[in-house]
Amino acid sequence: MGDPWLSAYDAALRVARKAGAVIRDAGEKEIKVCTKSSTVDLVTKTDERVEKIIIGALREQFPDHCFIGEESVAKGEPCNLTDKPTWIIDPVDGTTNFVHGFPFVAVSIAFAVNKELEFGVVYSCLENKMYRGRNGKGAFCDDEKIEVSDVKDIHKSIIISEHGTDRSCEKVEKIFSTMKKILCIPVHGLRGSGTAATNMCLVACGAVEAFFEIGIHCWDIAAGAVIVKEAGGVLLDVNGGPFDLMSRRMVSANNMVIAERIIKEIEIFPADRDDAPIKKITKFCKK
Ligand SMILES: O=P(O)(O)O[C@H]1[C@H](O)[C@@H](O)[C@H](O)[C@@H](O)[C@@H]1O
Ligand SMILES: [Mg+2]
Repeated sequence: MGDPWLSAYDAALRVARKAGAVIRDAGEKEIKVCTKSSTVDLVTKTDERVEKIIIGALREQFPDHCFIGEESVAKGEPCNLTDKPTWIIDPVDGTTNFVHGFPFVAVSIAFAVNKELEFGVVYSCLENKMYRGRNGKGAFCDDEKIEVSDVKDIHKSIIISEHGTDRSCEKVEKIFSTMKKILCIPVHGLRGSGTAATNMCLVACGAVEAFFEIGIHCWDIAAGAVIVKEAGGVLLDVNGGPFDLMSRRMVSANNMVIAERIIKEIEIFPADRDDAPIKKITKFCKK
């Protein structure tokens, strides 16, 4: 049987590094900012250009594979995970950070077959850190094996999350009420890097104990999910059920004790599934 997806994994590493160099270079120049689902859901030419570079390179090598890319879906392409070999790509995770020069921007590339995630690559390109994980073969940051933290006492944990780009009062209320309850457990601290993929790699390398978010997309978390699992962590739905890649919500943690304690505090609000009927997002660019 050999290692059927090794060439795909190598291709992912290569194109992630190339994409990271394009992002770094673009960050040195003037960045034209547009918006998508809200006035704070930013997208730039670099997001779109980098996604074209990644999908172009992978499609050339694997013409019969399927692709789910953040910016392709925003333009109306379907977001359906089938049994076919499928790449799940966020070309620039942390676009707001990229626009502001805040130093956490990641290229996130995952690969699934029969709806099972085979491997994930998260290249934190401003830190020049390549996080990677393959099914059953461990998780690494560059060449160093990484493992989740062994903390079981929630009072000795750092929890990482994001507030997303939906600024409706009802959702903001629930997000901050959840964060307040977690903070007052108390935990050692709350953090947010601004990119879900990076947050999950911080769980995987033991820098924080758990990441949760409602409102993320499959492309934000698919690669990080493999890396967390391969680093010995756990993945769950925010209601304690099984992790569902397309549900737009998740908890990733170093162990079940921490995960279940966090889940108790999460105030759940609805988010349309990624595989719900296509909703083309209208991009708006100020002149
Ligand atoms: O930067 P992108 O790829 O758009 O993803 C982020 C998303 O925009 C934010 O709303 C989420 O809170 C982050 O977790 C995503 O990484
Ligand atoms: Mg993105």
